[in-house]
Amino acid sequence: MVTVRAPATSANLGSGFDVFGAALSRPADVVTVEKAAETTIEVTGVGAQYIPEDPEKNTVGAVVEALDAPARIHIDKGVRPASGLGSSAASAAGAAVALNRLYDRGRSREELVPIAAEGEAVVSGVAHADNVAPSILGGFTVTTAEGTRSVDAAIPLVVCLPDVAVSTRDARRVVPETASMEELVETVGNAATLAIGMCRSDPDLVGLGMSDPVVTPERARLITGYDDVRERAFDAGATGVTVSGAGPAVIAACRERDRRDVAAGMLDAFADAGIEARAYQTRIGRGSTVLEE
Ligand SMILES: Nc1ncnc2c1ncn2[C@@H]1O[C@H](COP(=O)(O)OP(=O)(O)OP(=O)(O)O)[C@@H](O)[C@H]1O
Ligand SMILES: N[C@@H](CCO)C(=O)O
Repeated sequence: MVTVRAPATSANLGSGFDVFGAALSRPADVVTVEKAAETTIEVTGVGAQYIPEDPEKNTVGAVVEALDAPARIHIDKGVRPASGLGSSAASAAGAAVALNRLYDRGRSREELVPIAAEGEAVVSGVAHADNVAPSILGGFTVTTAEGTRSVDAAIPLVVCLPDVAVSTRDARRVVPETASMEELVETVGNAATLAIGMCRSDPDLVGLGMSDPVVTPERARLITGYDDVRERAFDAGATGVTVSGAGPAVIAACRERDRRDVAAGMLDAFADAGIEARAYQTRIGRGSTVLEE
C-alpha cells in the first residue's frame, strides 16, 4: 500500500496561460493505492458526490492505464472539483507518484508529468500539464512542449474560492483565439517579470507579472464579483491578483504580514456580491509527498 499527499495548484498565474503553475501548501488530496487485479476507485471528501468513480471517467483511470498498474484506489479529496485549484490534477498527480512506487516502475518525477496529464484530457479534452507539473514537482513550474522546469519560491498567497463551480471545459471556450502584437509584447513582459520574481522570491515582481490583457479579462466575466474582489485584495496589500487556473478561485500574491487582511478583504467582497466563499491563506509549497508505504 502507498499513500501520497498531492497538493492543490494554481495554473496560469495570469500571464502564463497553459505554461505557468504553482504548488500550494494547502489544500491537498490524499491518494492511497493497493495492488489489485481490477482497478476500483473510491472517492471521499470535499465534493466527492460530483466525482465519478468509473476509471474511464476519473482522472486517475488514465494514469492506471499509462503505467499499466491496476489497483484499488482511494481518493480523499481536499481540493474541491471545478475550483480552479487543480482538483482533477491533484488526484492524477498523487496516483502517478503512488502507482509508480507501488509497481516499482522507476519513472522520474519529470517523466510522471505527461503521464498524469493524460488524466486532464479525460476531463477537459486537453492534456494540459500546468497543474499536474507543480502538483508532482512542487514550487513554481514552467511547462512547454519541451518539458517542465521548476524552481522553489517563497511567496505568500491567498486563494479565495467562491461557492460556485466553473468547469475547465467551459472556461476554455471563452479563451480568445488570437491576440494582437501589442498584447503579445505586454504578456511576454509580464510573464518574464513574474518568472524573475519567482527566482528571487519577490512578491512585488510576482504580483506585477500576474497582469494579463488576453485570457483573464474573458474568464473574469464568469466570476460574479471578480472586480470588487480584486480591488479589495489590492486595498489590503496584495501585490497582484488574477483568476486561478480556469476559475472560479481568485489568487492573490502578497507579503506575509498582509495575508490575513487580503483574505478578509476578498471574502468580504464575495459576501457583498451575495456569494459564500472560503479563503485559503497559503504559499508556494512542495510537490507530492509519500506519507506511507
Ligand atoms: N479525481 C478527480 N478529482 C476531481 N475531479 C475529477 C476527478 N476525476 C474526474 N473529475 C471531474 O473533473 C471535473 C473537474 O475538473 P476541472 O478541470 O473542471 O476542475 P479543477 O481541476 O478544479 O480546475 P482547474 O483545472 O481549473 O484548476 C469535474 O467534472 C469532476 O467530476
Ligand atoms: N491552463 C488551464 C488550466 C486549467 O486548470 C486553463 O486555464 O484552462
